[in-house]
Amino acid sequence: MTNTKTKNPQTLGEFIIEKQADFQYSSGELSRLLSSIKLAAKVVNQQVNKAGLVDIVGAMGNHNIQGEEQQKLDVFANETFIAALNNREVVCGIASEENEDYIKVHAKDNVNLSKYVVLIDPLDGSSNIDVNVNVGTIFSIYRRTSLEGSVQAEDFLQPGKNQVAAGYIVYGSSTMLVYTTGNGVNGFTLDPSLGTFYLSHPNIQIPKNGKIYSINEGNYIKFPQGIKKYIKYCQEENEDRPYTSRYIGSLVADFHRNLLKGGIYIYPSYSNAPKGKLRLLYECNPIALLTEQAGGKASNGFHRILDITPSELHERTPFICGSKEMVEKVEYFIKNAK
Ligand SMILES: O=P(O)(O)OC[C@H]1O[C@](O)(COP(=O)(O)O)[C@@H](O)[C@@H]1O
Ligand SMILES: [Mg+2]
Ligand SMILES: [Mg+2]
Repeated sequence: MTNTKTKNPQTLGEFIIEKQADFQYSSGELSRLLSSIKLAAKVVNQQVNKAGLVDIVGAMGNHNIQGEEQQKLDVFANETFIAALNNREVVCGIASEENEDYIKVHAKDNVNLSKYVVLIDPLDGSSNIDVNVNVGTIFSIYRRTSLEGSVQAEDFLQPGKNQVAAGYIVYGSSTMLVYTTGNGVNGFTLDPSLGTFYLSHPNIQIPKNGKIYSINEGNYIKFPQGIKKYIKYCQEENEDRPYTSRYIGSLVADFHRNLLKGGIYIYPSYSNAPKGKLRLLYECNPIALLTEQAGGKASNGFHRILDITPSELHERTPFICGSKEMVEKVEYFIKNAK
């Protein structure tokens, strides 16, 4: 491992334990939860890396609650993360893009005293699975609203600003886990030869402004006026424009690039999807927390994503996130659109 940036970068495991000290009354429960996510990420990574060789590509032949055709890797990733969290009894409830309702985690002695719930998008960028393009996993963690009785829907339907931790794994040319517990954003790269995540991107800060915009322009004619105006603004010959259009079609991969280089990701509402496509609880809230923790901004065009109080597990929202000045420009165009 002689070619790493620093001689002995910290491992993710060491970092999790070290950061535990930031929380005065910590019981180590959150650390064990994050370690379960780390374990499941490695298992999924192994399958993603050999996707063409194992029976993990293609559709399952059924549809999930979103009405989307479930891919085999969606199901494998979902089962892997749920098993890792279940087996260690580090959560009392799990909600997933692939499950209609939340799952109650029953402890062996039937008394699940865990105070955390997790929401996951087990495989993000499903349309890219079979074509060897970056995909990811997104997770969001909350403390229960009350420890009375067993887990309730309210424990999941909390505004994003209540998250105690959030992050994603991007399975790409290298596999990275990027997360926050509310004290900045840190990125860890997996050394596949050792199966260990090492701190490779400490304290990530997104540039205040950028030159990359990520939006599916194939829907252009269906976009609201403000969004159309912003796309034209990005394409104008002026000052530091035109910007560069980059759209991978995996939220995690598009966001990861923009986080490191500066840029904006937009999935707006459009004529046949008035609430947009992305899911508030396990896609937009965790990415919004990471964005703000890295110095960026995330909104639905009018409101801060993290202030939205959800009413349904799988509710969708228009989503704009990235470099602060770019998001403010889009909001300006949306609010002033005629
Ligand atoms: O193909 P479209 O409509 O541009 O949508 C792409 C977006 O949908 C998603 O694939 C939705 O996520 P899932 O793959 O988890 O369903 C995002 O990752 C991506 O940004
Ligand atoms: Mg997704
Ligand atoms: Mg998904």
